[in-house]
Amino acid sequence: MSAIGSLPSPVFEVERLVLDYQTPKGIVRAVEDVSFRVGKGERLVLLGPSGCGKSSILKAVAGFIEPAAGHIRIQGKEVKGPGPDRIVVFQEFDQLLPWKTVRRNVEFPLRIAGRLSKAEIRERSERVLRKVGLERVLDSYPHTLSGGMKQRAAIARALVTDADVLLMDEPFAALDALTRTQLQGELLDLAEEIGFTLLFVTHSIEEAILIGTRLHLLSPHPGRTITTIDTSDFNRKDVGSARLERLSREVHDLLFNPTASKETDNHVRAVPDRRAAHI
Ligand SMILES: Nc1ncnc2c1ncn2[C@@H]1O[C@H](COP(=O)(O)OP(=O)(O)OP(=O)(O)O)[C@@H](O)[C@H]1O
Repeated sequence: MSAIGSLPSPVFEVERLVLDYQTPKGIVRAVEDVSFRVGKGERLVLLGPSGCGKSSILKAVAGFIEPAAGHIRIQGKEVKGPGPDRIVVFQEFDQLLPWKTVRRNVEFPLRIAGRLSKAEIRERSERVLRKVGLERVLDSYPHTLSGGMKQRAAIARALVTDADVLLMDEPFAALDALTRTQLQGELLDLAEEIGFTLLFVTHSIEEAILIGTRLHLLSPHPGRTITTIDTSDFNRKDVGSARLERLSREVHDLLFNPTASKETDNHVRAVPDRRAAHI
């Protein structure tokens, strides 16, 4: 199931990825033999125990870490470093500059790129801000926005550059449960409205099932691909349902108790075989 199959033209792919860190005590292998493909509009969630290398994979896709072996390709091109085709949306959306209005924050990456005229930058930013429903707060400052609005502004800032992939590393980890649920909902609304391609890292199984259209499960350190599970038919209405609880339990067993998961029913395994067989 870890072999790369026949998904038509993925937006990006990771193939047999190995990631190492140099430390004073020698090389630490963080990730070994991880492969997945992400199609346009898919939301792939990396899920695994603490220290299995989720953040490292995301950083490598962002271009901040060079693979020790294997490949990362965006639209078929090998990743050689950070690029405008990938945007990292950081925890708590603190990449918004507090001294700039929402409009100016969204215009900022285009101004830096310097390829468009002032008028084009203004027009394009307004269009994206309308798309994410922030047209009424164009001239407000980030600290006056709700958490959901901040998230929309941070995502608008990513979308305005036409990035192919949004990368989010535990964006809700530091939040209280209510805010977290609200922001998960906002992210899903936006994903449905706009259809961006997302690589998302979490160690919450329930969050992974809700946010992802697919889960990519990783073994404990050093992280290796265990399997991929299609979760595209789960949504917010499933919160608290028996089916979500059952899948959460099965995912938990695959991650932490693989022998037990082989002995229980084959529900989870049947899903990737039937619907996500391309990974
Ligand atoms: N800069 C670094 N130098 C050396 N080792 C590192 C470095 N960053 C991460 N590691 C090691 O690489 C492994 C993977 O770390 P990583 O942060 O990617 O895991 P993770 O799955 O995101 O963890 P968590 O869920 O706890 O955030 C860990 O063993 C970690 O100690």
